[in-house]
Amino acid sequence: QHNTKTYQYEDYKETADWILAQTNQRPKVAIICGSGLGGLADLLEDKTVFPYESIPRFPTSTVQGHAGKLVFGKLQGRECVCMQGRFHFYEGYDMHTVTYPVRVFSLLGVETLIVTNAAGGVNEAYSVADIMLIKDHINMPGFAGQNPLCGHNDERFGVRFPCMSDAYDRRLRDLAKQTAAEQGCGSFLQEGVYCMLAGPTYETIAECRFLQTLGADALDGTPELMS
Ligand SMILES: O=P(O)(O)O[C@@H]1C[C@H](O)[C@@H](CO)O1
Ligand SMILES: Nc1nc2[nH]cnc2c(=O)[nH]1
Repeated sequence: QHNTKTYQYEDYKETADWILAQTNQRPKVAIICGSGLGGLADLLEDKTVFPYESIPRFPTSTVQGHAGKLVFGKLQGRECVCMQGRFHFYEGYDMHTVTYPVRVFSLLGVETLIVTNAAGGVNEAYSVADIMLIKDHINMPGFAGQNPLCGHNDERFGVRFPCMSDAYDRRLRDLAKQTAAEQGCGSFLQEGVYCMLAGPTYETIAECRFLQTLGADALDGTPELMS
């Protein structure tokens, strides 16, 4: 379990080049669909679908409800690529494998990454089914040395010690708030601090209190945000 794999630039490039040879679509936006959100990929038009097991070096989904397909297509006329199913640390994948697709996306030419997940709210002002825009995060496994950026750093993917004080693009968050208001979703849109945890248990009452004290508003296990 969690035998840390190391990947070279050439591994990501091989996967990206294979995808680029299979489709003419060149999306600038990638959307990672968390639990219950895979239906978004079904809404794309002019779809090209790749089951994960058909993509060289791509991990495969083992969690129920995560279809395991990479779907290219148009959403509202705009090209995008959706991951219909994501990978989780608790499945036994190491952090580099969970986040493998993110580096592939950057080599496909993706500039904007939208990450979604089904998280547990610990902010008592939130209600079930609220949507939370992430404005900042606490990476708990990162404090224990489980960070997807650990290991050899290839500068082609970014600097060794990236600044994280502006990790979540303010312009995109403003756009999301504006769009939510236009779509009538403003009343259940929150903005808060996301806390990354390893799972696969939910937290005890004492742990939830501890995390609330730290300033966490919602909990889940999505290291793609830190990659
Ligand atoms: O893929 P996400 O992070 O949305 O899925 C979360 C993690 C577990 O698979 C499940 C726990 O409720 O939801
Ligand atoms: N660790 C953790 N992961 C989750 N994924 C969805 N909800 C939760 C939660 O409450 N805690």
